[in-house]
Amino acid sequence: MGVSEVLRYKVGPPGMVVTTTAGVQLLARLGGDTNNTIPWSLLGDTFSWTVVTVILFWALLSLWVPGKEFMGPQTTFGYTPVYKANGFQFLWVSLAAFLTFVYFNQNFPLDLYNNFHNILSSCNVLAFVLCIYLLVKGKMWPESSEILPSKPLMYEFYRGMELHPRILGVDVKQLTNCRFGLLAWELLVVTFFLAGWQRNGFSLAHLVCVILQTIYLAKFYWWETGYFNTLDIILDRAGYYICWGCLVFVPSLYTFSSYYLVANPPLVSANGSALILLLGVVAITLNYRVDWEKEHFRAHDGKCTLWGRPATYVEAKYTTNTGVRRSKLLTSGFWGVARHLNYTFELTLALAWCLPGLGYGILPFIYFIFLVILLVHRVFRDEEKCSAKYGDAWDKYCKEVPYRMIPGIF
Ligand SMILES: NC(=O)C1=CN([C@@H]2O[C@H](COP(=O)(O)OP(=O)(O)OC[C@H]3O[C@@H](n4cnc5c(N)ncnc54)[C@H](OP(=O)(O)O)[C@@H]3O)[C@@H](O)[C@H]2O)C=CC1
Ligand SMILES: CC(C)CCC[C@@H](C)[C@H]1CC[C@H]2C3=CC=C4C[C@@H](O)CC[C@]4(C)[C@H]3CC[C@]12C
Repeated sequence: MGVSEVLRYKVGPPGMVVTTTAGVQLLARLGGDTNNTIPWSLLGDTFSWTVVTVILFWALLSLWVPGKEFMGPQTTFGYTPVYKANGFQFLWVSLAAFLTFVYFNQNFPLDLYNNFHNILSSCNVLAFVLCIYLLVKGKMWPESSEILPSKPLMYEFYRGMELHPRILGVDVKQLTNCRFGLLAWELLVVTFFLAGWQRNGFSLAHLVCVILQTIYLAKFYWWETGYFNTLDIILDRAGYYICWGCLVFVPSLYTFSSYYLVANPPLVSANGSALILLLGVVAITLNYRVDWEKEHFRAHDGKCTLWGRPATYVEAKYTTNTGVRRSKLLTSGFWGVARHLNYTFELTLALAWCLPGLGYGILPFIYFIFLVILLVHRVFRDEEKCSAKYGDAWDKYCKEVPYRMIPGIF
């Protein structure tokens, strides 16, 4: 029995709306077909469990296959996490396999779109079960010798216990953040574009929305090993915040601008779409360039040129369990213009891929609004971390580069 037959078989009397959670109901109201029928229970929905299990197994497989290993930064308690460095290949193989599957199952995009709320319910259950396991594992069989002060159980569940837990031989955060959440993001936006095409006809603006997100995610996978140096990996523990975020929040909110366009076809003209594409490509390029300048600078230990001149920097020191270490804070190139210009370009890009929803009020821009809040908060979190790590050198850097995201303003 095909997916669509399974769905038809399971669908109850027309007009009967039984939602599993308030969030699911909200989602159906916000963007999708409000007359959609959701008659089956949370755990009895084979279709959504099948989709979630297939993506999860595929993600696990990508981390099991033999391939280059990558050592992440050592923690202050002396643990070095090990990752699989095959993200870029993983993305393209996954996308090719998915498109082949859709070619032979042409009802799939609309089926998935109509049952998206059930998929999210399954992801919710998965996140919950995983985080209970991570809590128990962190208390009973931790990976490292790190000693954490005891906190209330609910807090430990939310924040997580371990920085780098492994399950079935793979790093949990690489699995949830990079291989499940971001792959689901890519496959979902492609699915929503195809569903919109099947439902309303071809839309250039919707295609632009997908192309921008695909380039962005390809850029992420190209640089996946760089992600292992970021706050999410070195500071955030594998708990409900980050795991639920990647298993549920990324597939739902991060894809929302594309999801919304299925039931609300873009009103933007062909010229408008071309302009949006241009804005997005410029923003991705600049965002990549800012991240690249820092990587390049660090890889050459400051002995490099940026914008045609030798790089300038502030010398910094920090202390770990193994003694005092040195670092450099770049003050030229984009890092001399503002301290977080990569976030500014990231926001411009997010705005670009929300713009195809122009004319439908604030809802298509929900991801952009969320990202403004997330990134402004992240600026403060990151600077708190850097200030504690580098002390006076950080203050000196902030004097030399006084603005955070928008020169002259913030
Ligand atoms: N769409 C989304 O949800 C999000 C996307 N992103 C994107 O992910 C990418 C990475 O972002 P993220 O990890 O948050 O942050 P950054 O890439 O800005 O990294 C911040 C770290 O870089 C180091 N650093 C800071 N200033 C300097 C300097 N002047 N010279 C050298 N090193 C410096 C510090 O780490 P150290 O301790 O090594 O010195 C600091 O903690 C960006 O492109 C961002 O836009 C980020 C967050 C959310
Ligand atoms: C639950 C929510 C209120 C908070 C969401 C938590 C997480 C899902 C997200 C927090 C930081 C996000 C990311 C950081 C950096 C990234 C690099 C970029 O190139 C791709 C996206 C991402 C991996 C992004 C993914 C979601 C977060 C982990």
